[in-house]
Amino acid sequence: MKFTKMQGCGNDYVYVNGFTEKLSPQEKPEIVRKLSDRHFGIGGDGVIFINPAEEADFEMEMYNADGSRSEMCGNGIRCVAKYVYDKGLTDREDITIVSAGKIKYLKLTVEGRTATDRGHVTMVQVNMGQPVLAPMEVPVIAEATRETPVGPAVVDAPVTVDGEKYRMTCVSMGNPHAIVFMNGVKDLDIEKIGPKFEHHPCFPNRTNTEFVEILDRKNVFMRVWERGTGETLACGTGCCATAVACVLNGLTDEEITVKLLGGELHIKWDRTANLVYMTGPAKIVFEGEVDPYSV
Ligand SMILES: N[C@@H](CCC[C@H](N)C(=O)O)C(=O)O
Repeated sequence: MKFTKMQGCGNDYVYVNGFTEKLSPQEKPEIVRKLSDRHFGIGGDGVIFINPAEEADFEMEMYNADGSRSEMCGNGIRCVAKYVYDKGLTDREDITIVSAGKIKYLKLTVEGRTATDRGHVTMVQVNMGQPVLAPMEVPVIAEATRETPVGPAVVDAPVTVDGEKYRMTCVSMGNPHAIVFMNGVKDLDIEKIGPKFEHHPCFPNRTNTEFVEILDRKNVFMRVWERGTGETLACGTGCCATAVACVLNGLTDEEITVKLLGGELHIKWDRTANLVYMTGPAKIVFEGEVDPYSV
């Protein structure tokens, strides 16, 4: 099976062309776990299959490193855009990608174009759609604490995790996020607290958790514990959810730069249209071939 290792802000996945490489749905979770292993496999935060689609130009089928599915992946979708352009599956610079039934709209920045070279994608802007705040839809089992212009939401709500009191804001960008504002994020023992949030009983589908420090009205620093993977160097949907949470808590402007362990993402929550835009890089690390049945 041919694969391409790609990363967006250090959030790295193994990308497989589902037009040509066929695996059955039953065998995928086990193969994903093995390929994602950083010692015995290729190594990555998970595996993403790029498939044909009817309702959009392409489909993204996303798996975490533990073999679980996610509805959406912000860093992944930018890499899918680079993959399909750079490998000639599309000539367009405006494309649509569907993930778990939701269509996203992407604008590709192409550089290095010459008379004989169509260039390659360096940056991608994604219209990530509307943030979802209704507790049942995030989902989070908690009373809404705030009536926002887009409905009731869990904002700055108390939660006790592993015996400690935290305050969280819950946002879905298709996948669930709990955002916790705090100081000292750089030194946080995320390996200890991350799994406790992920498996807390108030999150019926588990959760991704963002630990966020406000730097100023336009910049925040964030570390993330991802559902199904653990700490990663960046999370695109997590940055979008964080931008929404920052505004709901009155902490930043609507347009921010999120500084991550693996880079920076630019996020804008257009509140008039209620749409979140994410802009960031996508890179190919290496290409390879693997026997998925012998890892
Ligand atoms: N890294 C991703 C999110 C991947 C999925 C997440 N772990 C989940 O289970 O929802 C991103 O860039 O958004």
